[in-house]
Amino acid sequence: MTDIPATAGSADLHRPFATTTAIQTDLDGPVLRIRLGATPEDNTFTVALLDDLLAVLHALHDRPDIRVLLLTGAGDDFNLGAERTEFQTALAHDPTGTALRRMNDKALRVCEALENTHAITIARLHGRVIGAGLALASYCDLRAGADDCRFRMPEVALGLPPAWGGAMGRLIAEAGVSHIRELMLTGENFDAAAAQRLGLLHKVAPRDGLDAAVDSWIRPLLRRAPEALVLTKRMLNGYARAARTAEVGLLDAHLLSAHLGLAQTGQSAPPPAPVPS
Ligand SMILES: C/C(=C\C(=O)SCCNC(=O)CCNC(=O)[C@H](O)C(C)(C)COP(=O)(O)OP(=O)(O)OC[C@H]1O[C@@H](n2cnc3c(N)ncnc32)[C@H](O)[C@@H]1OP(=O)(O)O)CC(=O)O
Repeated sequence: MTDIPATAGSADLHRPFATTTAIQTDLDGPVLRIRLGATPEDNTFTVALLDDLLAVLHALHDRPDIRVLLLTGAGDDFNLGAERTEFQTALAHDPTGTALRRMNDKALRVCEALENTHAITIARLHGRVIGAGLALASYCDLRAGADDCRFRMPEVALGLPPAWGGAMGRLIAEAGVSHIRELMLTGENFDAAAAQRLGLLHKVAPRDGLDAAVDSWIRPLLRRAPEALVLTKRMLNGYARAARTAEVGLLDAHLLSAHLGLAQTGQSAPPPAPVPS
């Protein structure tokens, strides 16, 4: 695993391009692999992971030679979602929900940076892909999954609307509002075959054939004119964004924290307050 060298003379770029405590980077010519989590046990989303991912994505602006960005997970699962202790502690110490809102804003910046990077982004999914993990993957241009993938959006069961990364709109753009409504409201598990039918996975392969499936995308992508790919990606994202709503901005932090508190005590949430006229 090789760290990406810093651009000559740019000290600021050194840190973002290095393997950190939260992510592992590996540059292979024009392909940058980012493994979420430094060890196989690190498979939840922490603020440190968001910070490191954002730094790498920003640094990519200055590296047009990096043409493909591959996101993978560590260990048995791609990602188990937001680190529960971290977001529950954020709420416990700040019952107004501001800290949670700040975390979600950061997640939104990461997702938008992923959406806007010139590199073609590929999510390589395996094992469990839960909550924030699915949200992040939805922002990738292409998604390949092992046939053992299991997906779930458990936010509502935790007392929260699924707001992470503003992904509700992105998921709807990818899979359609009817399917996403069912998956978000019920929080039910779904497998790789279902994800492929919904358009959340473009390709499904056995776990030991997943790298070959991803490589079969990378080879032709590297033969295409970069300008044509970037413009096409921008145009496609324009259509996806048109379907997006400003759900993150609509969230009421007070309501959100009250709901999480109720979820923790096992009570049901009260009806929302009437909208003031
Ligand atoms: C809230 C926002 C975004 C989100 O992402 S919400 C989604 C958060 N994720 C979850 O709620 C997943 C919770 N985990 C589970 O449901 C289960 O752990 C599992 C993934 C189905 C695995 O179940 P299993 O029975 O196989 O194993 P364990 O339950 O014993 O878990 C193993 C081990 O992993 C730890 N763990 C799992 N998920 C998390 C997590 N999200 N954060 C922290 N730790 C997690 C679990 O505690 C166990 O650890 P041990 O040390 O072994 O006890 C924001 C928004 O949308 O706005």
